[in-house]
Amino acid sequence: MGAPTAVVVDDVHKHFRLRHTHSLKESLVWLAQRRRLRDEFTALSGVGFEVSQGEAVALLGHNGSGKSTLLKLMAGVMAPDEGRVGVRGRVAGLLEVGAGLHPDLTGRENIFLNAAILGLEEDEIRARFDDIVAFADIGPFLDAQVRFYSSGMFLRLAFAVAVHTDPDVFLVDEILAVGDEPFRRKCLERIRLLSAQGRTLVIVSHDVDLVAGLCSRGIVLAGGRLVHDGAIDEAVTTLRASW
Ligand SMILES: Nc1ncnc2c1ncn2[C@@H]1O[C@H](COP(=O)(O)OP(=O)(O)OP(=O)(O)O)[C@@H](O)[C@H]1O
Repeated sequence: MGAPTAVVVDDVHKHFRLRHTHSLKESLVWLAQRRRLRDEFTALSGVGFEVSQGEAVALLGHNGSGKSTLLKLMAGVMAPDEGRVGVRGRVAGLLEVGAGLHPDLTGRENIFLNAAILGLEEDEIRARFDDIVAFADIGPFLDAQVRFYSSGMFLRLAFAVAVHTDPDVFLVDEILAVGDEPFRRKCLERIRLLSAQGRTLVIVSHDVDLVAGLCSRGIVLAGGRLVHDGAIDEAVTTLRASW
């Protein structure tokens, strides 16, 4: 028998409304000109696949192909308009730099808030606090409000919390790009460790060489549709053929 299923994406559709006007006055002008106030845009159309526990999967595709939207559906921060997304176990990850961190709170306070949101009890957070701080390595900024952080510091804190929450499914969007080289190496080592421990990974990145080193499977999206799902090398070949 194969590994149990960790993620199910079943015939998912996601549409967005694109508003063309941002004030009543502007809307009246557009209406007088008989122009449409908004258009509907399809970001994902009929996407379906399953990810087994312990698999490391890359979501690949050109800008705007729907990768981040799909990751947000898996994280549960957005719901599909049609179809179903199911994830088994604790989900953590980094969807956008700074997401989940409150700007008015200090780094220390955000560790407690963010780890609680990701499902840890207070005593679990206290037990892991020193490890989180050591991993983030942001020095005196731990007690500064997060609004004064550089984007790399945001990443350090958010990544440190996420990897210390024992995620069953770890989702990573492009954001490692803002970390400096030593921190990026540390993150990649930690992602590899999570994978070796049998955690499920879903990674969005334009850095094809990086994902090819981390993932065994690649799913290619184009215009919101799944166009390839297979071994990472084949997925990369498919993606490069479309450049
Ligand atoms: N909240 C939103 N409202 C309107 N349109 C959106 C919203 N979120 C995403 N979109 C649109 O949906 C499409 C898919 O976006 P998404 O961010 O998923 O693409 P992506 O493949 O991650 O792109 P990139 O590689 O540029 O990060 C894009 O055209 C984007 O403009």
